[in-house]
Amino acid sequence: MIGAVLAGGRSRRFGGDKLLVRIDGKPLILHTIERVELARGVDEIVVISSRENADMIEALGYDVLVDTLMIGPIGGIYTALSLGDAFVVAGDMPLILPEFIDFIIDRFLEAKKPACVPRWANGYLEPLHAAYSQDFLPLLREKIEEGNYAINRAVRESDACYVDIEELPEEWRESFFNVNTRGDVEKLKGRNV
Ligand SMILES: Nc1nc2c(ncn2[C@@H]2O[C@H](COP(=O)(O)OP(=O)(O)OP(=O)(O)O)[C@@H](O)[C@H]2O)c(=O)[nH]1
Repeated sequence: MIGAVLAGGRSRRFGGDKLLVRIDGKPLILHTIERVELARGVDEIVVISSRENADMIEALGYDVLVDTLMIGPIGGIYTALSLGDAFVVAGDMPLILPEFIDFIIDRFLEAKKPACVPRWANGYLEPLHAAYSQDFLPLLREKIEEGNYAINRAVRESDACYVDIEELPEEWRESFFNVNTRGDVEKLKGRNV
């Protein structure tokens, strides 16, 4: 399936495009992409980008699909699914684990549901580290047309399957680490990114 990397955010908390910040000499988004590429269930990478960042991402050697909606992650997922079923990940997740991606993709393929999304015991979802089928598109379209842009709500209203995070190896939890602030970049120092 497609590995869809979302890269159309505004990085307000970061102040400046966080996906381009260099970590060990490489842009943050490239760390994420290279890990997603290692998942055996991912056949191709497509970056769902803003129009402004498209050239820069293509210059890194990756296919880009421009997100014309720019309404947040729900629009990025909607855009990605126009190409086919996809594992969707935020571009700011440089510690994402290929084996965890494959675990979710396997569950998704078995369950044949519109989405397969990791879930914490308190009910919190991780929708930007999840697999989606094109069957999710009609519900997404409805939500977008209504102006309801909360992806979590769309997932909950769908017939999604869930992966219970607390039942998985504890070391997999670092897969969800994402960069929002400059302080988060500091946390990556000394890590094997
Ligand atoms: N394609 C696309 N990606 C988005 C959009 N909004 C956010 N993303 C991506 O989704 C991921 C998570 O985004 P957030 O960190 O919640 O939002 P952000 O706008 O990047 O950052 P803040 O302004 O600090 O909230 C990042 O990889 C973003 O680039 C969007 O409208 N379209």
